[in-house]
Amino acid sequence: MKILVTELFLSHIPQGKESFVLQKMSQFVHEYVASKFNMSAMRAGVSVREIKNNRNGLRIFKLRINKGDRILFTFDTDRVRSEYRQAILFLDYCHHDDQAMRGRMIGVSNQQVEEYLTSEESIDEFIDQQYINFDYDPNRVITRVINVETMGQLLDEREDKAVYYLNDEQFECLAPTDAPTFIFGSAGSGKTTINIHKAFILAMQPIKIAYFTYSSYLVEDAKKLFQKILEESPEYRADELLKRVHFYHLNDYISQEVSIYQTVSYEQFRTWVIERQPLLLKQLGIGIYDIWKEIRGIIKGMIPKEWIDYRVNMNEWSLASDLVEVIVKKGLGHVDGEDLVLHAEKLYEAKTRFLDQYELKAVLLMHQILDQYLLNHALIPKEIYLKLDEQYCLYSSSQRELLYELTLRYQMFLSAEGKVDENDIARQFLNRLMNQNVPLFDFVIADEIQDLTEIQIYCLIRLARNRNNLLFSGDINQTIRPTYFHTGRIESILKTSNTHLGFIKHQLVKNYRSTKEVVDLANQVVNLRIQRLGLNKKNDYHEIPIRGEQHPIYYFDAKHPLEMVKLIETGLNRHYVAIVVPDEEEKKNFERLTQQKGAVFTVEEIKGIEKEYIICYNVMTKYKTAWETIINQDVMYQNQYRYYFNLLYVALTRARHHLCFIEEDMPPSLYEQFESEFLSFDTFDETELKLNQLSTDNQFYKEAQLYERRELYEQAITEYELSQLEEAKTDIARCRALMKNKEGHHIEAGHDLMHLKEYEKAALCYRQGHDRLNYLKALVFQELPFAQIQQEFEKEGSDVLTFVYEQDVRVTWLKRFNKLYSRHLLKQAQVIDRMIETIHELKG
Ligand SMILES: Nc1ncnc2c1ncn2[C@@H]1O[C@H](COP(=O)(O)OP(=O)(O)OP(=O)(O)O)[C@@H](O)[C@H]1O
Repeated sequence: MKILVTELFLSHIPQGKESFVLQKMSQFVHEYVASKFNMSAMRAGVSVREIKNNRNGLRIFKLRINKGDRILFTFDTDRVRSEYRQAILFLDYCHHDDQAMRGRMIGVSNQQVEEYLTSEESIDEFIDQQYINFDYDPNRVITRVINVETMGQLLDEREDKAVYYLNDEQFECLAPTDAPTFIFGSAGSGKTTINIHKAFILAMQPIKIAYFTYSSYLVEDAKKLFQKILEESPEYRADELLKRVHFYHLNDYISQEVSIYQTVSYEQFRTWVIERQPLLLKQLGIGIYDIWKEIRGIIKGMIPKEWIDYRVNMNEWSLASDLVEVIVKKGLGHVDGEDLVLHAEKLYEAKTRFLDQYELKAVLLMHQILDQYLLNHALIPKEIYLKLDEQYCLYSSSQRELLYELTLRYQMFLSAEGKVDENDIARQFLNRLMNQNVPLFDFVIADEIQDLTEIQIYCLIRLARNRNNLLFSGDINQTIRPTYFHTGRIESILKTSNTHLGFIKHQLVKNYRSTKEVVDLANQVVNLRIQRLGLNKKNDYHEIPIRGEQHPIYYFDAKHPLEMVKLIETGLNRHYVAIVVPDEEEKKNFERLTQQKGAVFTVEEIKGIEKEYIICYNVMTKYKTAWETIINQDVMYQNQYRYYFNLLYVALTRARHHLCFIEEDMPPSLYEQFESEFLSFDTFDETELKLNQLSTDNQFYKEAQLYERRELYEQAITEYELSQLEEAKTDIARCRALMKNKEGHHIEAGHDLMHLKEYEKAALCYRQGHDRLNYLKALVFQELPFAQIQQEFEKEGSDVLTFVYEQDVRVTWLKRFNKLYSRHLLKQAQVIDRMIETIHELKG
């Protein structure tokens, strides 16, 4: 049976009474189930009374806990969706000592209240009065969903890992559709949550679902929430449902499919440009990150479908003459010598209506031509790039010439070194897809779509067996990665690859993560963006806060540098705090200035993570010049400036409860914009700044594990260190090794992990380092069955037995491989024996 519990209820349980209350709730629920959901048939020991005359027509019941305490609940209410009708909904907890409750007795002195509340009857009367106007609206009140078995975990669970009742807007996103669905939503509006609920609903059917994210740590989070939903739904077979959903980090998945495990990162590109192209870099006068963004997002990542020539040689493509004839007759194309040239615009237009068989063939032909084109062109053609509209490319024609030249050189560098980047592997993957070498999915869900390039999105679309079975979610205001995300273009790519038009779009604006103050500040950022850059109708909207708590936003303008150090030191010693800096460079500055290490994140690293308390360090100061330009000059419609807004937006929306800014050189004109939202401090006071709650060793340890799962090894190591637990030593060593791997020292990392007996992780490192012998060793040490090892080698295009045969006999551990192999042979022999026996039996 499902149980609903409001946050109000949880927040009103008096400290220290939690487990007692939980026990009472649990007893009551069990009684309710035992009485077959019939309140009046419950045992006499359970004392329940109804509060009469609620003005909103809500039936509220009081469960007596002791003389002064009551649990307020309702059931069978139409406030919730029908699937929860049988559920008990715990609305509030009230106890007669509650100051807030007494405070509501306006005009009555404390003594009078005390006298009034002497008898239990008057307490009841008092409660009845208090709840006369009470109402419950699941769209405004945060409500958890649990069940009888998981009730015990209710209070020790992290809020962000709980299962919640979805509001109506969120729930609408789950409706079955016969068109692709987009969910756009502000930070904390529940996009990820909805996606996982969708995966859960889909998994009830025997189909294969893919769930993609761009950040590897979000894969883990998504899996966990999925498992949590399963746990809260014991009526389904968890193992069955789990098998149907495949969670992937997009690039890992593509790497695996094309068997290329190393792609060029931004850092490598940066080194190449600085060392090998200093002159071009100087001539360009554009930041390296912006160059990377242009190459990744546009020159290599864009699908120039509107501008290419849809021309095919009719003989080579073996086009039927009747098809050509109809295409020409309908004005969907013309013949030019041996070529048929399709009129793309006309075909898109045709898609809006019902297509006859010829039109459908023409549309599919157009898709095929586009696919071929994409495979054969690693870059968009120069003439197209030079002519791109300003909404896609902001650079002057001379800069475009240089950017294109730089991209050509970059391509040469890649092929000379045998390297590839993300867009290249996406193209290779597309090739496999076209050759039908990739198993398709019945449904494809993708989160963080704003971080993908068009070619990556195109791959995702193609992965769905039926292209209507797609759910994409993202937030353009969180675009801080080098991509060129354009909502309209994604919609149009979708139209391109689907045979008919139409998709469903949802826009979510309720913020479930942060306090009202944080949401107000986020809205203030939006206001400033609209004021300076002009209104972007699709992407500029205001958010609505849902969380009840209220905390001011602190602005710490230290009177003396020592005060700042005290704040930072304290922050670093609290597991619930994360310090956010704009980028790697500022992180180094921070560490140098403060001589401190700890949970310090760049905005890029903290993206997708939420914390109780965020301290932003120089997030605005770092881009002082850009902000001054934004505020003081005419930058109307200059969309490149959105990046600075996005960066600030991502940083501040990570905070659940507390947010504090430390800005060493904030442009005064920018400060003025946000001043009204800030509560300023110049000296450090632990209590005033709500940093007085100390952290335990276990809390640090748990946080460290969380960071490690998200591959934030540096931060994980410091939290493990802070935990001071003995077992953390091994964890630290593992994180160090994994860090080496991330830096490109794959083999060294593999050796370290083998030493730590972390064979699975070691195998991944060796594979990335192309060290096949050690890769095999790590697989063997995992004691994987021979068949699986063989499969792994086949994926890399080699045969494991031949490989072993070629090895030096002195490699002693190969004996372990032989053992696995003989085990495999033995099993096969047994199967053959059994077959022979059966044949004999059949023969009689
Ligand atoms: N209906 C809901 N009731 C209560 N909490 C919710 C609800 N929906 C989402 N949340 C919580 O709000 C937080 C943000 O949700 P989620 O991560 O799904 O949002 P998001 O839109 O993907 O955020 P971002 O884009 O910033 O990563 C999470 O802690 C989640 O548990």
